Amino acid sequence: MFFQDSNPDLFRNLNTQQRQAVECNPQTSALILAGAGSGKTRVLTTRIAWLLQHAHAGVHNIMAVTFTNKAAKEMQTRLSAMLPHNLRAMWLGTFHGICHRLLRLHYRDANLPQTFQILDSSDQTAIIKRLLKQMDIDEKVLAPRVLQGFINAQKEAGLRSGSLDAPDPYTQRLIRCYAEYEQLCQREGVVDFAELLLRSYELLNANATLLAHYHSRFTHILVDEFQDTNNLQYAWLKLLAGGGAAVFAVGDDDQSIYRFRGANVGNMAQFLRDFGVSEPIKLEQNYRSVGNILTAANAVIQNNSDRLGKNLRTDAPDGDKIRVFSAFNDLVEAEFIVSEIKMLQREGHDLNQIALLYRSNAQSRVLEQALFQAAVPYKIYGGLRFYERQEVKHALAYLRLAINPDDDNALLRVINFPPRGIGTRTIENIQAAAQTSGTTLFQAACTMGKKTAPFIDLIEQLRGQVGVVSLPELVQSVLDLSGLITHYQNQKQIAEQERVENLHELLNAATYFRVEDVQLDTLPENLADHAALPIIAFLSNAALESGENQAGKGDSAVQMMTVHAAKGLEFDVVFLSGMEEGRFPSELSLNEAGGLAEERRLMYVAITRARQRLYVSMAQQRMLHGVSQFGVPSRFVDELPENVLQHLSPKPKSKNSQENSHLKFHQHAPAVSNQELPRDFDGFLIGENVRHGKFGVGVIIDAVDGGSSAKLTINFGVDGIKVLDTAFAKLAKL
Ligand SMILES: Nc1ncnc2c1ncn2[C@@H]1O[C@H](COP(=O)(O)OP(=O)(O)OP(=O)(O)O)[C@@H](O)[C@H]1O
Ligand SMILES: [Mg+2]
Repeated sequence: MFFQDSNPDLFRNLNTQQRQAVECNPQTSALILAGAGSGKTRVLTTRIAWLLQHAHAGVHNIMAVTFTNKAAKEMQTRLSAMLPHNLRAMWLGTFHGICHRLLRLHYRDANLPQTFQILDSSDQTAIIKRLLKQMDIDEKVLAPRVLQGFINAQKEAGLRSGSLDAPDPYTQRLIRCYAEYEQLCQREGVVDFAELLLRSYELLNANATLLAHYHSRFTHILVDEFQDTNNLQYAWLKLLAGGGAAVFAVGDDDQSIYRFRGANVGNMAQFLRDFGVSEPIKLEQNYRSVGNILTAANAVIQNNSDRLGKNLRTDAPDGDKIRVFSAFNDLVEAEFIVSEIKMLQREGHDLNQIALLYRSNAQSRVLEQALFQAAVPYKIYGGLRFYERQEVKHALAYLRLAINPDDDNALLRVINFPPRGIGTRTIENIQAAAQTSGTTLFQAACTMGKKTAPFIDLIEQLRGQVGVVSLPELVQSVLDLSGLITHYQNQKQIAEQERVENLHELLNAATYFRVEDVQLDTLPENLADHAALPIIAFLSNAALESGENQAGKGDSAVQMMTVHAAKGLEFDVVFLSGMEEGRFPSELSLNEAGGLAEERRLMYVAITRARQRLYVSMAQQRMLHGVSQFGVPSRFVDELPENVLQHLSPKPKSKNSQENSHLKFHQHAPAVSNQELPRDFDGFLIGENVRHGKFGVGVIIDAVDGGSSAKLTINFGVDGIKVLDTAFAKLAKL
């Protein structure tokens, strides 16, 4: 075959450093260590194309691990555009997706039933609650969340209950619960997320023939976002690459944001040792963001110590300044964001290129509401995903029972939902009977007589349809026969009507679903003629799906997600909302060693998602858990260099300012024009920052005039809220 020495098309958009990275020795491993937007993902993708084009590897020799399904799909699209190859034989997906695939292929060796199901984290919580009840342990004594965290942490450390030991009774009990949990999952044929990894690690580790097969198959393994691999993922990678595969890892230590879930940046240094890499390759030019945004990102991350040290520069112009807006409360903040989005829309921006980021999912609701009222389409990634909604999960539970009635979790979810007169007492009887006879709940329920008979009949009826009718027909049967739709229809509240719509949407999803489309986590040939294949594929997809295939796919919509979920992505315009101390950085992080540094990396990730324009906004007052709370601006906002900022709200008066006017609106302030202009109280403004000798910096949240002085209510953060009289208290404006 004839290949040009270097394909000009492939390299047209790469700089010299990037080209060197793509073309580095195909036989050996490499680590690309570089900052945000420097083209790591692009280099990784081009490396795959280069390997294929130069016949260093065939399609089936390549495994590429990405951080999200969305990223995997994007990579596949790009590769398809670059190459004439059929890419189906390439394994491209997330760690979880790839492990899932391995377990499906080798379910017998992995000691799993062919129809094993994946537990998402709320399924796991449900199982754990059930387990605690069975073991007669009060949730107040051992919180399900604690046990869940313990189990997942053990699995991520590669530890089974049998290998654990502890001197103290508390840990001993955790270990006992873990052991019970393992048995329960095994009995019911369900697998949690951490188990996907651990089980496939053990599968390969215990099976020399299988491992040899994959060693000879995967000669090239490429890993994106390497800084966020945890110890188990790293061990898995090492095992799989142990036959001499060349591993091409790309990452950025400044973007390591999953330490709380066990990610270990130390894996980068370990990688250099384990894979015989002498020197990481660096990329130093940022192609994503305009100068001001990059300056801001660099300034923020510089406040962290213990960095591996990278330079990042850009040839791009300075571009827009970063727009900072401090709103009176969360509603005003949301209104501001929406009015800016509408303006951007009028200017011709594509909504898909506008991202709305927040530190935690709970912050999305107010924003959603404002967008909804303004009829601006939006899409949420992660968090409130479609398949996590209660009614959808109910329907899926029926589907799960249709292919496997022994799925106890699914059974408990719907045995009395919609209500059919099977009370707690009966359910407890079923559980007791199951425990005594060592059977599953369904088997026990079959012996319970009249009470449970209609439910058993229903499940049998659905089972009878598996393999006989199509997937959408089966979903339709579930909706009709279970009574779910009727149940929700009979409730007159709006929320319930939305549930009916969601159930209809599930039917749409089933209708559009094609097994062939589950490319990433595809179900291998050995399941091909299994009658339940489409259903298993559909359920697996629902569990692994991170919301990317939600309704409205393809429509242009504002992209809403947490900063964590935005990793690796980029948008023309980014709104970073809720920038208050205690929110971002989060309150919890402040009490943990290294917590603040991790939050700062998260801030770095957030800033570097923006290509052209970045908004940073905060609310002085916010509704949380039904009560209004006051906040001070995040320290990360203070870390942004003043010369790249444009304040859209009244900037707090500087100490030296002699001006009488307290309001300094900068030129561009379309959204604040209809805000009520605040008045002053003895020279102080509500919302202004002040410093007090004893309590430090606070924000004025309320004030009353007292003639010659004023009483100010000031939120000093950790020091609490104080009421101070300006006649006595020494307050300095910032
Ligand atoms: N040599 C180049 N010329 C022009 N554009 C480039 C070049 N290299 C990368 N880009 C573009 O710059 C942007 C950032 O690239 P990419 O997403 O690969 O960076 P990254 O290092 O993976 O970022 P992150 O750390 O956020 O994951 C993309 O839009 C990419 O297409
Ligand atoms: Mg990337």
